[in-house]
Amino acid sequence: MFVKVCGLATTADIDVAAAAGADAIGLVISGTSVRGLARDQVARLAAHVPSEVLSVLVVNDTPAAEAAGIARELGFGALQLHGTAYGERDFAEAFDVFPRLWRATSLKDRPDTRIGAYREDVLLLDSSDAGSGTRWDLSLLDTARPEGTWLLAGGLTPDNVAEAIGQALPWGVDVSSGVESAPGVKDHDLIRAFVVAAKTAGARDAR
Ligand SMILES: O=C(O)c1ccccc1N[C@@H]1O[C@H](COP(=O)(O)O)[C@@H](O)[C@H]1O
Repeated sequence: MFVKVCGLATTADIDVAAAAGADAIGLVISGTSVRGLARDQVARLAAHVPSEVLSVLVVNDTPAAEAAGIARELGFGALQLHGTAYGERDFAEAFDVFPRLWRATSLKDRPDTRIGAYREDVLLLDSSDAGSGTRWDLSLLDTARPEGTWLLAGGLTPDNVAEAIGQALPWGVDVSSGVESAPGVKDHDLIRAFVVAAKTAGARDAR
């Protein structure tokens, strides 16, 4: 089970997520999120991510090509274009600059669920309110389950991630609010508990 912890704000957050066994961490640039970082903070934190952990730049209101330029310049492993504001043309423009793209969307918006439909490597299914801790109706997946490298997100916590994995059967999971003590403040014990719960459930369901 691939596990990403998103919205990290300090080098200590990164150290804890990496030591806990997270496969990826997300750094957010956003004018709408409490987790939005300034570009110099992003540069400093991205440089701190250990090589065995995938660094993902997460954006929801930065033009796609501009975000791709930042991801390339700062040496990110992937760029997560989050939300339906990013259309196929945005992905094409980003791809020309930085080809390792993740497409984050919501089933509520009836997206194309074929992985790679917009040339992305990874599809991420979230609620329609990114980073809000909102859960969504996973039974929607019964008729629209992607095949392959897709991540489940939206209101996951250490307490509910195992059940969510059992129902949704994703390739990976992504969490932001569910491992915080206050909006934008990561709780290190919750990060550790989340990674253990997700990895344990993933191993269970793989049997
Ligand atoms: O985490 C954020 O604040 C954020 C802001 C803008 C775009 C995406 C963001 N995070 C993504 O939101 C989901 C999960 O959120 P939550 O666990 O429900 O709070 C996840 O895909 C994050 O990558």
